[in-house]
Amino acid sequence: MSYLEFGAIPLQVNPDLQEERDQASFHVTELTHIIDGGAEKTQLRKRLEKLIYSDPDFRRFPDVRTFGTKSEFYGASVLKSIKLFQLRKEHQWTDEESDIVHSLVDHGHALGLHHAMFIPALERLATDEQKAKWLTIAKQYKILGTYAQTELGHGTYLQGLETTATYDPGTQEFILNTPTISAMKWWPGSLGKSSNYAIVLATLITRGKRHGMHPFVVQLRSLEDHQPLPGIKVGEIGAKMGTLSTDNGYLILNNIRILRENMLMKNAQVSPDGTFTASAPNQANYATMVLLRVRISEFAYTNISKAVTIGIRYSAVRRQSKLDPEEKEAKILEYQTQQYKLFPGLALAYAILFSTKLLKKKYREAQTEIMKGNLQSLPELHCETSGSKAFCTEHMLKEVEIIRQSCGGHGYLAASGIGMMTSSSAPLVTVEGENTVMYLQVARYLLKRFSNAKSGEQIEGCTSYLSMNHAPYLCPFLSEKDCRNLSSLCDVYRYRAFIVISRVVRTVQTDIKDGLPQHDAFNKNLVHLVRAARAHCYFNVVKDFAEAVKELDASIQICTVLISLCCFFAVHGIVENSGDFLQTQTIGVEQLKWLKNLQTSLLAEIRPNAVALVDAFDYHDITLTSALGSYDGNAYERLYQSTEKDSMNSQEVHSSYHTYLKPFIQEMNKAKL
Ligand SMILES: CCCCCCCC/C=C\CCCCCCCCCC(=O)SCCNC(=O)CCNC(=O)[C@H](O)C(C)(C)COP(=O)(O)OP(=O)(O)OC[C@H]1O[C@@H](n2cnc3c(N)ncnc32)[C@H](O)[C@@H]1OP(=O)(O)O
Ligand SMILES: Cc1cc2nc3c(=O)[nH]c(=O)nc-3n(C[C@H](O)[C@H](O)[C@H](O)COP(=O)(O)OP(=O)(O)OC[C@H]3O[C@@H](n4cnc5c(N)ncnc54)[C@H](O)[C@@H]3O)c2cc1C
Repeated sequence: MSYLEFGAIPLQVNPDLQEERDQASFHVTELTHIIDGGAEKTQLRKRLEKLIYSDPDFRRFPDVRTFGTKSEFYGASVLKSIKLFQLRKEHQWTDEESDIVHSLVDHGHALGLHHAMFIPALERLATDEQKAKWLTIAKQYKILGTYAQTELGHGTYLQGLETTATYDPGTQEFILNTPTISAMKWWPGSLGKSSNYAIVLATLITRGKRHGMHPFVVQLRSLEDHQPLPGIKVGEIGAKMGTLSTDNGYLILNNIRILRENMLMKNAQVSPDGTFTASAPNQANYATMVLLRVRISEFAYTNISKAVTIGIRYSAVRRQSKLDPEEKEAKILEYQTQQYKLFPGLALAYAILFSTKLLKKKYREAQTEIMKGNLQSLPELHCETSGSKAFCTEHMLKEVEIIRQSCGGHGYLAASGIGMMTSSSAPLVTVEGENTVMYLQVARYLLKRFSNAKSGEQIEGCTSYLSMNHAPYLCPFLSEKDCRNLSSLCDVYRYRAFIVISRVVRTVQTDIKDGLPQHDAFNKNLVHLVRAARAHCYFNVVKDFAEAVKELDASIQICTVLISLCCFFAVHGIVENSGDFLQTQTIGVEQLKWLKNLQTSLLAEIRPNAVALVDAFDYHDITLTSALGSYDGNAYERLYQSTEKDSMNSQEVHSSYHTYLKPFIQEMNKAKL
């Protein structure tokens, strides 16, 4: 074959990958059904996949992302939004169907915030009357909106927001203003160029008194020509590390008058004469963020499962160096160190999958009560969603980067798909509550629950272990074999969390007793508080994974492989954080030795099913958009083929040659003569 023909992609699956599939101990489809939530859900996903990918534009979007300019990509991203909205309307998709489609076609699209936050905010923060007005037209796409909360000066500290909404009883209007440079809205997605409406979060002032952050519906752009309305300055904030599909924007409001009815009044009301009444605590206005924290946890699953699919498939077809000098070069997946790079990400994907399935169920139940006005479950929900968002995104980002490195040089190419995943995953640790801040919210709840438990209250929910009557702790691992027991592993995590939490509580209390003001005592211990929150979250994820596996209604083969994976997830977490486990004496040095041995034995145990475990995620090649991780494993042909799509290769000689290089070469050659 001449080198010019190398680009042709073989019709058959790479034999190295086929070999992996042939040795799987379980039926991949059975596991795919479990992941999707049942065979009928898999069928639904496949049906939607077929519909979406029958459209040439949806097949083309990934290439524009990889090879286009920022402006081309934004244009394609607007088209993607429009197509998704049209399809949603035409097929009357439910939220579930729409979520499936989003997970297929790469989350980013120009108007993503319309369904991600604008509509959820209306659903959660508007009165029934307001919903009849705003939600109806938002769902019909007559208005296209976003969620404008963060300002240049404040993202985390919502009480510090400076945008004002001052009530004028004379006209029964609110006047919205951006009083300082730090008050300008900065970051909201879909704000720069796409949306014509926004829910603007502003400090409410009525009768000369400030009442904290409240939501207001504000029209930003004309529905006729999309020009910003008078008094509104809006634009794109500039180039970012990734997430190029979204036009993150800035917004300056100059004496913008809106009707009194444009304040979303489910949780607090301003009457025509300017009287303020609150029917719920101010934090009820944070409801949209709580939802997004659940969705971002799910998105962490999407990212890590895609990344590890690429990493493991590629490692099964890439051969480098010899293990046995007498044999041919080994698949890089054979190297124990490569497994050590990939399998933590694989186990994490399944851990997040099962844990977020449970979180979503709890969220739905709590949200139903909250919508009825029963806010009892809100603090627990806030703790669980904040903790999940922080844990899932922190670990996902770490593992995605390790997996990228596991792909060697080719992992750095855009066509690998994985480099982009690192940059698009990066903001998830910051958005919707920066992770440290989220862990500190968890810690705050743990401290409260700990003192409730101390005063004899029976604690329910995710912190129920704080009120356990703790008998003297005995490490359940008496031999290496014991370290495989999922209940024992959960016990070790539970005690670690309990001890770390009780120690930090004691330290904070002692510091306060010694005369430090509470805020100083807190700040002196913030690092330990985050550590306590992390220990709590780790325990919960391990427990969720172990319980899901225990309750699985599946074949023995699937149960066996998932038990190994869950065991690996838990053991790996102990080894990685062994300092903490040793210091809390939840394990001893001998146990750590066993756990380290078990960790490497489990690598070998998981190895034969590694490809099948990622095949079960069942990503369509277009969804994956990776030359390295496609289903057929023909990585080199796909990489070479991808060079054709690069505009640099559209001409043999680039125009810069004529402008710069040619005169330089001529000059240099003249000088030589
Ligand atoms: C591109 C489009 C893609 C769309 C695709 C479809 C969807 C796919 C899904 C995911 C894809 C992801 C793609 C990326 C999308 C990016 C979107 C990003 C959007 C944003 O970032 S919006 C802005 C988010 N901003 C924040 O999260 C701000 C963080 N800050 C806070 O939440 C709070 O200020 C705080 C929690 C830090 C502090 O609260 P505060 O009231 O000020 O002060 P405290 O004294 O700490 O708390 C008082 C009291 O309230 C309790 N509490 C706090 N928060 C809550 C809550 N949310 N619910 C209930 N209770 C709460 C707190 O615990 C205290 O209680 P206590 O007094 O102790 O009893
Ligand atoms: C890609 C992207 C999309 C976004 N989309 C939107 C959107 O659609 N709408 C919107 O309103 N916003 C959006 N945001 C903004 C986002 O919500 C904020 O950036 C985020 O909430 C973090 O706030 P911050 O930027 O003010 O960080 P900061 O709070 O300034 O954080 C900086 C550092 O300070 C630390 N810190 C801050 N406060 C504390 C504390 N109390 N205790 C201890 N440490 C602290 C943090 O841990 C962090 O290390 C987006 C941001 C990005 C990057």
